[in-house]
Amino acid sequence: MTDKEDPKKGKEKRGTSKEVCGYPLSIFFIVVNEFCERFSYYGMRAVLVLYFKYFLRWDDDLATSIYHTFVALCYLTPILGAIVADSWLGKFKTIIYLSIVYAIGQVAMAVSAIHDITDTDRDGTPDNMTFHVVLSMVGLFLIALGTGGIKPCVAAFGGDQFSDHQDRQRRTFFSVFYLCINGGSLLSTIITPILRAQDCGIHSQQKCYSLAFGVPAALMLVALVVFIVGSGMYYKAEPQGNIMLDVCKCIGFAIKNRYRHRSNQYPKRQHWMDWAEEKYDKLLIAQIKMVLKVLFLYIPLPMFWTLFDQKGSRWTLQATTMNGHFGSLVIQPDQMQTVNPILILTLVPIMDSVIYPLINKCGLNFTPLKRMTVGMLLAALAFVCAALVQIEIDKTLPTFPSTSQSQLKLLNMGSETVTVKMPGNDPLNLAAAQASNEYFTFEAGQIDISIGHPEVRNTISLAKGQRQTLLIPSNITEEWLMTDDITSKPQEGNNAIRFVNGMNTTVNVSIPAANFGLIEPFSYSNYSLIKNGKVTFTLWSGSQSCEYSTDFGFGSSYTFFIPSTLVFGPNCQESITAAEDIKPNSVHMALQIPQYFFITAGEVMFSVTGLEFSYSQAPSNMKAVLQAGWLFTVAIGNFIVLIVAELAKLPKQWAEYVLFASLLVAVCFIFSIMAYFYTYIDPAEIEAQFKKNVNEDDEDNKHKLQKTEVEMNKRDSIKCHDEDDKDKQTKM
Ligand SMILES: CC(C)C[C@H](N)C(=O)N1CCC[C@H]1C(=O)O
Repeated sequence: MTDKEDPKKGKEKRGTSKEVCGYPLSIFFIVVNEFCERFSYYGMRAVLVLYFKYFLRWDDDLATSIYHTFVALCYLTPILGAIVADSWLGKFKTIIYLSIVYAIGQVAMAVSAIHDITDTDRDGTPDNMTFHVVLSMVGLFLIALGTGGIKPCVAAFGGDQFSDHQDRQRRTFFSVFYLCINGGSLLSTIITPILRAQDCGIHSQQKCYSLAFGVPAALMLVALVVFIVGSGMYYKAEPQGNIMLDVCKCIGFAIKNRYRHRSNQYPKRQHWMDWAEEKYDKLLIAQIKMVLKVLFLYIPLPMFWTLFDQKGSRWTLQATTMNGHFGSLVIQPDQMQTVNPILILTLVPIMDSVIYPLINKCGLNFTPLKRMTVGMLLAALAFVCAALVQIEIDKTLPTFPSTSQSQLKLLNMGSETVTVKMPGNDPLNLAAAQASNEYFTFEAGQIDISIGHPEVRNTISLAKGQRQTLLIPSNITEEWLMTDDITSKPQEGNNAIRFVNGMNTTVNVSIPAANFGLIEPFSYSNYSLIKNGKVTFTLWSGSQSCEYSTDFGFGSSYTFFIPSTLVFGPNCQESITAAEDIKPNSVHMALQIPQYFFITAGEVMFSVTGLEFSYSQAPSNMKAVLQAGWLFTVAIGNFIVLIVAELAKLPKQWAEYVLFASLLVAVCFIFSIMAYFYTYIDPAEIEAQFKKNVNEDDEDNKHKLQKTEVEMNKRDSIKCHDEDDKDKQTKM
């Protein structure tokens, strides 16, 4: 590839790519590649836990820990990809080779999800699960290597396509790049769960995980092909030898040399890296200084991702305690997460074309580091909103008994009203086939209850920390039955349903999604978890049946009572009574939108800016390495969620949200101080200066090198990236 000179500026013009509206055409292939790759990654990730649970038949704990390990690995492997790209293969070849690895991994996942491969007895279940487990683990490892490995290279390779004077276009590229990440992820997280829900298979019909993994695999192949098609148009910066090894050796030498000259008799040097001057090229030392300065600035950043990543965990759990009915549309708790990419798609253009130019017009110098600081504050604000929503939810949650208490509900199974007397309560009249509206709270232990006229007395034992229902038989002199009720909100927005059979014949209750089994006379079924929406139960007694339809919200619990008077047939619906044990969620999921809005606005300011900042502040030979450093902050954030969020569990969820918001504000304060002392640089300019100086005569050369160095270290000589691409003296 021949690099041309830009006659106007005398600066390097990148590649042989045609330009469209001032943008190199080559970046079209890069953003399409990113779109397909993110579709592939997020699509596969969307069904991964379900694959572990329902295909590999792992328990919840194993499924979630392998899932999180995989995600963490995906953000650790960028270091590897960046080192290979910057030191050895160059970005272009690294992307091609690792994309092939990635696509093989996706294909392995798709193949591992085909039942029929090992289903020799044709019973619809795999006979050799080890084959599926091993193949899928190999697949996941290759995917982690591929997706992580290419990620810093693709972003940096995109940035490389712009000439030095195209700062504005390059910034827009990083915004479009982020749009593609989120466009791809949004589409795939909608599509792959639908594909998974299809039935497919050769010998028996199963949920179609192979299709749900197969389509992302196909998209990864498309990503690879698109990237190769653009091959002739790219600017491909050559790697400059084993740069990472040189960097490590140079840093090691500087530390050793500094230690050797620790005595006061040696004059101090401006920077500790200057102690490598005896042995290493000044340009390399200057480049290492650039990288270290940025990496130092990154130390507080994982805290942002710690909060950001809780969207997928804590916020989704919060959504499970909320009501997801949006008119006729029902949103599932985990679907709320798609609000993030949707908002990205709207906020990135708004920020770029309205907000930032407006701020600029007001004369404010909204530097990249200022944007990132505001982004962090917005994320903290999102957590304050989450805390307020949590307080609202807490008000609506039932009060469950403490460990020393017990709660009791009453259900009259008879066909006549009965009066119940319990200690500390007024006499209670219970109509036929009715339950008490509430649970009565007692200290656990034995209590005396009397029922009816003449009174029948009984002493019943209440279990500690339990909720129970006393089933009062139609003949109150018969034995009284106590059920064990649930003592927490059903998980994941499901509804916990059970049936009490007051008839003197056995009843079978079923719905397409669950079977309550045979319920003996005067007995009750176990709870079954049912999704929200309309459900029709079919009750069978011998050959007679009865259909009972009802609509469920989110997170409720009901006991349905089948009275002795039930007449099977078309009008049986009215005879069945429903006792509400736990109210459905009433706080609306729409209340989560403000917190999603703030975290996404924060992400746009923080992450899109950080991506571009990492590119613009990196020396030419370590662009991918600094991108990997940026992605490493995401990985650390993931780890903190896994570890600290578990340890930091406070009794009140809202308090935990406030704690995280405060932590981020504290970290943001530290970051803003660090940012104040950061000097923006133009690595290309500095490198050019060094190279030029090296060619001049010795005396002059020495003098200029010193001058360049002083300039580099001077905080005020900074190049700021304002909207008009003017150099400005800027500090936070
Ligand atoms: C979680 C969303 C689907 C994607 C998110 N908005 C995002 O773009 N990212 C989260 C980590 C960095 C970045 C990505 O590159 O995926």
